[in-house]
Amino acid sequence: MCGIAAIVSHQNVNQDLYDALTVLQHRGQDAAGIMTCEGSRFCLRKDNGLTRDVFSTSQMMKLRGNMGIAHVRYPTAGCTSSAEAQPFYVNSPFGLALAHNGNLTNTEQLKKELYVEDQRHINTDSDSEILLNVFAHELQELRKLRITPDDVFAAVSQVHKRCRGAYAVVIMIAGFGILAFRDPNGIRPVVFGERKTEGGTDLMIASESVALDVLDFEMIRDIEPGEAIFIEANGKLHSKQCAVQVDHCPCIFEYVYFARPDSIIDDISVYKARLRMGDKLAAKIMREWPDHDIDVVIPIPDTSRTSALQMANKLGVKFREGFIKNRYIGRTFIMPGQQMRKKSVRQKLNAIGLEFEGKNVLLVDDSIVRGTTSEQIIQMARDAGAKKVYLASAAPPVRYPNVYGIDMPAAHELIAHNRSEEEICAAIGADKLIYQDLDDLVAAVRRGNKDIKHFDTSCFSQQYVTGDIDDAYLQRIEELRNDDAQTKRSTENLIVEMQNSA
Ligand SMILES: O=P(O)(O)OC[C@H]1O[C@H](OP(=O)(O)OP(=O)(O)O)[C@H](O)[C@@H]1O
Ligand SMILES: NC(=O)CC[C@H](N)C(=O)O
Ligand SMILES: [Mg+2]
Repeated sequence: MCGIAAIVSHQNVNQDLYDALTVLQHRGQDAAGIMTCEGSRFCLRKDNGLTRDVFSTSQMMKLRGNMGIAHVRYPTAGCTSSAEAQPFYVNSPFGLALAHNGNLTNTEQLKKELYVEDQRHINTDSDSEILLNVFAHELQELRKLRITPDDVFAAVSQVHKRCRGAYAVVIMIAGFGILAFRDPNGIRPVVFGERKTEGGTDLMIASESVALDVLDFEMIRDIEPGEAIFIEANGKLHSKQCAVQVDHCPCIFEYVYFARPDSIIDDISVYKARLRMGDKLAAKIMREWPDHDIDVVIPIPDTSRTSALQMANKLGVKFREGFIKNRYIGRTFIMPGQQMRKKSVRQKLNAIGLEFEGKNVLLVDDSIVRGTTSEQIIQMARDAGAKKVYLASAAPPVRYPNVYGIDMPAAHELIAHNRSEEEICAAIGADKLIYQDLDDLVAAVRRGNKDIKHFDTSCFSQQYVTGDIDDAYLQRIEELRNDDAQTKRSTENLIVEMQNSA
């Protein structure tokens, strides 16, 4: 998952974009970038690392201009090289820069078309560079020296026809304005809002509403699936539905893990959705294990806390903070490479012995993906003296790859793949394992917005909403993107620096 942001303001946007990236940091920790536009000139700074490490004061001062876009990256295509950090830039037509959250599923075909038919050069393995070039080609095809918002929307319509997969996107057109659009399934979130200032009204686009809150913007609404909005450099806002057919299926994993609890996505409060996940899971325990002997409920920080607290309330069992999280270690699941993820769990979480000694503990996590966290945490609970260690997951077993912007491409790396719940329980060393049922998860989220008929639940159900995913595709991305293949590729990648301020 990546985070995207864009602002059209009446003053310099560099600091606001930086602040937005720090608020969206939980969506991507590998790379960060900001591109601003002053007049018709772009200024770019991007590199691998956390937001706070990528931008020095002198670099920030060079990012001049009243409009700009920004990105934090969690790679799901290509490699972790800084050459694939975003925003991406192409000079023709007009000068375009893009920041993308999601993952395209027909990149091979598009890459071929771009080379053979559109005569465009692609310099990296990133799907986002491809997306930018498809848009650039379609805008160029209009053969206009001066374009209007309707021309921009016409190019977006063509993008919808050619691109498959998940894409929430911001694109800056030099000197003209900022465009944002969402794929026809609305898989990834993106919202926009406004801030009234003495100089006039500023407009902002962001992956999550929390970024608007923190920068004092009022949320206007989510961008609809298939819709595009365009903000002219003078602040004038335009919008248009650019897809012929839309079928709203937001990614349910945003609610489970990715998004911050204080965000509202597609009118559903992430926090409330997680509380309801706790309710449902507690109800399942009461139904299927009425004579349980749980002494205490302990969350595995950070994300599971909301559901765990609600579970404890429902079960009428004490809630205790048995693990303390080192606040200086980032999220482990989105780190690259299993070795780093494994080491980080221990560095990140430490047990408070007295909460475990002689007790039957129910540990709660939001999800179990590779099992990296649960395996270690269960051992830590035992080492701290727990009598019995039970584990509950607020999401069902993650058995299938995600192809829409979450980096779980290799089925064999998922602990639940080809395993029954009993076998998973044995593999992670728990005394009992309770998973949320998929219907309950969907109901917990959907209650916030009944207009949403379906969610993308592919990693639990193997049903891919874009309808273009078959076994051969999954096999190919597994070979390309399993942990070993990724490590090899990132060391081999040649970094070509362009337009990057030092
Ligand atoms: O089974 P795994 O492969 O370990 O993945 C699942 C775990 O990873 C995530 O935590 P993470 O540390 O990334 O972030 P958090 O602090 O927001 O919970 C998630 O909340 C689970 O705890
Ligand atoms: N997680 C994401 O949204 C990733 C965006 C893009 N596919 C990349 O790999 O950079
Ligand atoms: Mg966690």
